[in-house]
Amino acid sequence: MSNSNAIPTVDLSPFFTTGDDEGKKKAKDLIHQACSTYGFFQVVNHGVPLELMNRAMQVSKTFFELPDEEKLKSSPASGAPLPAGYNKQHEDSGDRNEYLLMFPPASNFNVLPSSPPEFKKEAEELFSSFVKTGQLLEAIVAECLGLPSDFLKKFSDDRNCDFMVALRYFLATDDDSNGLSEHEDGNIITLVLQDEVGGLEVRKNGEWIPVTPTQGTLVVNLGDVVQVLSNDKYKSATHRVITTKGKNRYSYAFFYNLDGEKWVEPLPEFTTLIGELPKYRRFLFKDYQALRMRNKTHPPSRPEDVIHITHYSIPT
Ligand SMILES: O=C(O)CCC(=O)C(=O)O
Ligand SMILES: [Fe+2]
Repeated sequence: MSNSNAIPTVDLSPFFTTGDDEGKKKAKDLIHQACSTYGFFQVVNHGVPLELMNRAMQVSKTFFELPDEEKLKSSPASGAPLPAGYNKQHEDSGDRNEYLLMFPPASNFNVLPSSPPEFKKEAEELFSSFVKTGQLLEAIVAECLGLPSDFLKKFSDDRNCDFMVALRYFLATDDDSNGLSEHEDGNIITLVLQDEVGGLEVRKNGEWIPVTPTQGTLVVNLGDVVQVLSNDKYKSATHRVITTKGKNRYSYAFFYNLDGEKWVEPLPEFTTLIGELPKYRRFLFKDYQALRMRNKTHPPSRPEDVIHITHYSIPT
C-alpha cells in the first residue's frame, strides 16, 4: 500500500490542552483533507482510555463465545426504534456477523446481557466515553467546514438517539468473505474500535483501502447527515468489512446520531450563500432511518433497490 493511500491518523491531544493552536491547525488540516475526499480518518489521544477499550473488547468476546441459547436471552424487545439487544444477521442478508445493539445507558430500550457480569458496566462506560469523543469531533468537523464550533451541537443535541453496536464477524470460507456489505452510515459521525484482526475497508478513488488496525486508535467516518448538510463538501464514507479465515473479527461501532424529528437539508452556507444549488431535497431524519432499517430487515433482491442517501438527490 503506498503512503498516499494510507488512512491518515490524527493526534487529538492539542484539543485537550490550551494554547496548542499549531497542533490544532495541523489536526484540522488533516481532517479537512480526509473529509473532503473520502470521509475516513483515524484518531489517537482521543480521550477513550486504552484500558477501557481493552476491557470492553474482552467482555464482548466472552459474550459472543456463549452458546446461542444464552445470547438469545438478550433478544430485542418490540417497540424500540432499532433492535436493541442481540441480533444475528439473516442468512439471506449476505452479511456474516452477529451484533448487540445498545442505546445510551439510561435507555429503557436496552436489553443487555447479564453474562458475563461485567458486560453492562464496561459497555456503558465505553458508550459514555464515546459520546465525549463524538462531541469533540462534532465541534472539530464543524470548524473544519468553516462553521462555528457549536453549529452541529445547536443543530441537534439530543444524545438519546446515539447507539452502539458490539459486533462479531464470522469466519471466512473459501467462497464467502462478506462480513458487512459496502455501505455508508446514515448518522453524523461514526467511531469504530476494531481488534487486531482487520477487515475494515474504505473506498477511495474507486479502490478498496484496508484500515489497518493499530492498538489504541479509533477509526472515524462521516455519515450521510454531514454529506447532506455540507451539500457534498464532506463525504459520507463508503466502507465494508471482509472476514478472515480462522479468526473472528470483533469491533464496536458507535453512531453519534441525530434526533429523528430533525429535518435535514443542505445548509444555506453551502448553497444560496455561495451561489450553489442544493444537491438534496429535505427529509425527516426518522423517515430515512426507517428506510435504512427496511433495507436490513427486507433486503431488496436487486442491489440497485437498496435505499441510500441518493434517494433524496436532486437531479442536476
Ligand atoms: O465493524 C466494523 O469495523 C464496521 C462496522 C460498520 O461499518 C457499521 O456497523 O456500520
Ligand atoms: Fe458502517
